Amino acid sequence: MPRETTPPRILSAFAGRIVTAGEVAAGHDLSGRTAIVTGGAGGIGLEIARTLAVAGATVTLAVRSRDAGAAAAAEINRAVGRAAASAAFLDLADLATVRGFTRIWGGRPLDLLIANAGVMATPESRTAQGHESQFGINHLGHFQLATGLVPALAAAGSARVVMMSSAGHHDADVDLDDPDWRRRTYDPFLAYGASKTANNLFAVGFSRHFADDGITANAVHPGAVATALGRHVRPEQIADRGWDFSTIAMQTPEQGAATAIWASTAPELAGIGGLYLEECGEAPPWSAERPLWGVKPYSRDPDRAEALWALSERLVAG
Ligand SMILES: NC(=O)c1ccc[n+]([C@@H]2O[C@H](COP(=O)([O-])OP(=O)(O)OC[C@H]3O[C@@H](n4cnc5c(N)ncnc54)[C@H](O)[C@@H]3O)[C@@H](O)[C@H]2O)c1
Repeated sequence: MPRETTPPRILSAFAGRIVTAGEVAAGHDLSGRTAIVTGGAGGIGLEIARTLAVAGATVTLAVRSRDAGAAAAAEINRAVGRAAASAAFLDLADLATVRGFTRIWGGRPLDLLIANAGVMATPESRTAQGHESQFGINHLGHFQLATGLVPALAAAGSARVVMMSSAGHHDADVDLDDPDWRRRTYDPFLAYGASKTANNLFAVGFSRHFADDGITANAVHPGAVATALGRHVRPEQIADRGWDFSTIAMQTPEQGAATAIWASTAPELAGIGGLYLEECGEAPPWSAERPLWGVKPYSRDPDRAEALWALSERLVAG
């Protein structure tokens, strides 16, 4: 009888270290490759877009603010000395705009889709189609976008999707019976956690559905990064929960972009999807000894990934 073995975790030479996206991209030539970065006008997304452009890729910033997108693209183009970046309108809170984006993109080959845009701990609110905002923007909008771009991803021959997830997924599984928080008292942090669990499950489901098309998806926790993501969080909410973030060393956006760049470029991840990555390596299972790291098993469960897939198909169909 062959002995059952656990395959070794996939770790890069950068694993466990704080490195910048530029260091991870060094030596990778992305000339001729195309990439879409959602939320690419600021924060971690801008650094991912900039790094891909510096490495030679042509990058579309898929953004809610046309002005911010145009300014970010111009900044990248000045830095790389060529027309590497452009901006296109996309509001993940309105699935009609997502469909408009994928229609305009058509079947042009797409090598990389970085599903980076996100909101955190928003006050209770709804998307244009009536979904809870964090589930709607972080998960459903990206579900519609990525599935709508499958012809383009398949046309690239070997394409990668990167879901910007979060250690916030530790806080909550997706409630498949009440994903939009209609039957429960809304909790902004648990809703964020559930939306990030949905990102992890999406990476599992998407990789399974489109493996034959040469497309893989992995989820990435970028670390704790100094950006404007916490704009909705009030100090009393932190105090009420007894959280203390004062000892956490925040990374720069250039550092926060590193694992997404590794997920986009690493030869060791070729053909591999459905993983949850952090610190430029495959994360270990979550453990109480290292509570801010690791992956919760419910967020990688293939059966739950399938159930969420079926639910998401129904929800985006309206
Ligand atoms: N900053 C962190 O510490 C941290 C930690 C874990 C995970 N993340 C994840 O990293 C990703 C990037 O976050 P960030 O820290 O750069 O924050 P950020 O707020 O700077 O960037 C988020 C981006 O998403 C865009 N966005 C929001 N709603 C949108 C919508 N409806 N349509 C299109 N774009 C929309 C925003 O315009 C912005 O550009 C998010 O998915 C976040 O959950 C961040």
